[in-house]
Amino acid sequence: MSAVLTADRLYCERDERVLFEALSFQLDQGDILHLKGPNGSGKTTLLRRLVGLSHVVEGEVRWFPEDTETSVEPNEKIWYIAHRPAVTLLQSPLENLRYGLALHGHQVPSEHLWQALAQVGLRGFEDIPSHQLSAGQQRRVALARLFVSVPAVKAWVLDEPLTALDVQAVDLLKDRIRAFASDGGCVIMTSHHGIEGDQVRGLTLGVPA
Ligand SMILES: Nc1ncnc2c1ncn2[C@@H]1O[C@H](COP(=O)(O)OP(=O)(O)OP(=O)(O)O)[C@@H](O)[C@H]1O
Repeated sequence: MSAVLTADRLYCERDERVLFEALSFQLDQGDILHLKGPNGSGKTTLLRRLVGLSHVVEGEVRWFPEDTETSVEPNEKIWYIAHRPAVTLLQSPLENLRYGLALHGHQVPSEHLWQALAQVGLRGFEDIPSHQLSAGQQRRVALARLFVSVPAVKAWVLDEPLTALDVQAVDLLKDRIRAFASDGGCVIMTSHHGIEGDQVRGLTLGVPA
């Protein structure tokens, strides 16, 4: 299994408090990294650094270090779903899913989008404005992307993906995450829930070395 991500000597300090230091790890295809730690320990900050959205973390991050193919940008291979998912409330779930994928350069047949929305329990809600959905349903809109198969995507970075979901949806998403990893994908996720599986590695922030 080839390397997906190497993180080397990451360091972050906020408000004169060191969140993490000398943090190094490598993730390969098939790995699930479960990032844990108390509120405020730096999990979101670390994820944002991994996807290039935070500049408060020192150290080196390299995606797909062994990749020789240059025609695909790393960002096209990585999906990041933030803690507050970007759902456009005036758009329907179907429109959110279609445009979200298009923003990443992926054109997907409508049939696959309908299937993904049905898988996350949004059958019958595909065409209504998303502001009419509950908080958990809005999270499902954002997470539906994970149920569309896009072979170019090799890594998921998920900030609290299980929040606000009911028990059934939590189990469904955990199964989907494990299946993606089993197919050679790599997942980095934060969660205050556990996730079980042979592929799962834990990393806890906020604990003195
Ligand atoms: N924009 C910011 N400016 C200053 N400090 C910030 C900023 N964003 C986050 N922090 C601080 O960085 C620390 C880590 O925040 P972060 O959101 O990464 O924690 P977290 O582990 O994801 O927490 P939670 O489990 O509550 O989501 C917190 O102490 C927070 O106050």
